Amino acid sequence: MSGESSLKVLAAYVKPHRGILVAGGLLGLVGSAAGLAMPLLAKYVVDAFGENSSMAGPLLGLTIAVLVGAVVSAGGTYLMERTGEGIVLGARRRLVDRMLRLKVADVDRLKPGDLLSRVTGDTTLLRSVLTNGIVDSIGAVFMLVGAIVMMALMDGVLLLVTLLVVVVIGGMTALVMPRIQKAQHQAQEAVGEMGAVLDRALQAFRTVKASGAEEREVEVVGAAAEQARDRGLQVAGWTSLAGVSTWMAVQIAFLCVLAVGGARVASGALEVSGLIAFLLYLFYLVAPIGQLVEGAVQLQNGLAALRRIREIEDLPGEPVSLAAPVGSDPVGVRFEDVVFRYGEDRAPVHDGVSFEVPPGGLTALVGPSGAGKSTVFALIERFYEHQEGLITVGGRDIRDWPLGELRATLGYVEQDAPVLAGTLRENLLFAAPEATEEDLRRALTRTRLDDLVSRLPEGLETAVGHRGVLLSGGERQRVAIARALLRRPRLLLLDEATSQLDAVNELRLREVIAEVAAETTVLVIAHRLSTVTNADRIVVMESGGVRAVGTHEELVGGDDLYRELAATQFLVS
Ligand SMILES: Nc1ncnc2c1ncn2[C@@H]1O[C@H](COP(=O)(O)OP(=O)(O)OP(=O)(O)O)[C@@H](O)[C@H]1O
Repeated sequence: MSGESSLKVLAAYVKPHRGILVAGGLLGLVGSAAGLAMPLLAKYVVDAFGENSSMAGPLLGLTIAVLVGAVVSAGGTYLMERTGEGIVLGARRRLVDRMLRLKVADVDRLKPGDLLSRVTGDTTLLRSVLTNGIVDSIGAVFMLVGAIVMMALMDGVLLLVTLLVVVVIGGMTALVMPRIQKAQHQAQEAVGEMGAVLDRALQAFRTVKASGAEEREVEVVGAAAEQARDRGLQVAGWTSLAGVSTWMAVQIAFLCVLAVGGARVASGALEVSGLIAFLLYLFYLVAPIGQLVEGAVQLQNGLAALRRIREIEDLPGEPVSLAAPVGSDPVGVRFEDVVFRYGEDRAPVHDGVSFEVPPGGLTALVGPSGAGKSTVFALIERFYEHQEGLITVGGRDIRDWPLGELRATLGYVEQDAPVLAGTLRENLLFAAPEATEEDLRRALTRTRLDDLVSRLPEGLETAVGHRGVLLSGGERQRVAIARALLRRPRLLLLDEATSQLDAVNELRLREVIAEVAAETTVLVIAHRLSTVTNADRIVVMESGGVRAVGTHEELVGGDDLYRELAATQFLVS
């Protein structure tokens, strides 16, 4: 992102809040004006002291200026912080909205922990650009200009000396700014990487423990944390270099003004009270110059964060699925010479896949691991786009289906972790929030979950634990099927659980599949002999192609691979 375009993007975030921002800014300015008046009022106090006249008036003025300055500045700061929170909220909503609409292929590339850090950490950084970066800088500019005007009124020569020093040191500071932005971007990337490795360890928590890999994982996350610290130190180094320049500018200017001012007082060109007031104004420059430098640093940090936020927002999004399918008849699916590779440089996973599933009934996909069975589902759902050939659902090219309508037509049951945290009811209603109690009851009966529900302490309101760990493998899969059925799919894609099921669960799952296949089209990636023996047709896949199609009896007689699959570990008998 170029400097100009990132500032434009920043402006887009700020725009909805500009009313409050202006009000807060104005309060800040009034506060600054009250602050600016103080040295002048101090001069009156000193003059009144010298002239032996009453100090009551000037002292009262000074008190009022202090009080007004304090109250108004506090109000301004609150409004700014409030706006900052509003901007973070807006940025988070937009970012999360985009994340959940990203294409599967893009999410494969990105790491979940890193995505999380963009929503939490980077958006927070963005806020500091606004509160410290923009607003304080505007107040600081006002203070700076005001102080300079007042100093010009006091003594032009001394002002010239001051400005010379400030401009030279300010120019040097500006050179540091791009380095701060670069270091900050790297620091945020390191934080994202740390989130990603930690996420990896937490996702595979049981495996980490079972493998005795706790210490090694702690090392890996620790190394990422050290990376983040190192990058953070770089930012700190550049930032303190920028900060010290403020101090230097004022100290050097002070010495120069003292020398030149002293000479001017001696020559009678300037009064002592004038020199005192000038020096007070000079110290007034410390805060605004400091704020400007700080503001510039914050701006660099915020722009670095903005770059990371935009990296996600600039990725293409997808439309969301409709709540319910259009139509209710079962639909068939057809693959015709489909060629698909996961990346341009990858070997094809499907290399001319052709098969046809007519509407209704049960079709089983079988084949050795890596044959491309799950990829068939991913292509039908359009998680990825096939490169050659034709895929039709209900006789219509899937590229011609509006994506939301296509996905609403399909039910999809994943093999792994198909249950989400929350209650059983929340899980069932996940894909069809509008389903009635009657629909729910029917889905539970069809998936033979009704006795499970009656056994659970709180029935449908029972929490199922993170990823449904409180349910057995077979129950999880049936919950996932019930969830898919509540959407009334016209084609159910079911990736059968590979886990061993007890006899009761196995029987129930078989009954459920047979019953559903009587009403709609079911395409199942089969891992059980019982499923394939019941199937109307079986598609045997091998190394990215379809090797044979037929019923169990036909294939056992006619296909060596199938016979082997049916007899060995690929199908759980
Ligand atoms: N998201 C992905 N990115 C890159 N390659 C992938 C992706 N998903 C699968 N693959 C590769 O595609 C090939 C086919 O995978 P697929 O999951 O379709 O096979 P499968 O027949 O379903 O195997 P299994 O029965 O073991 O699940 C595998 O070699 C796998 O490494």
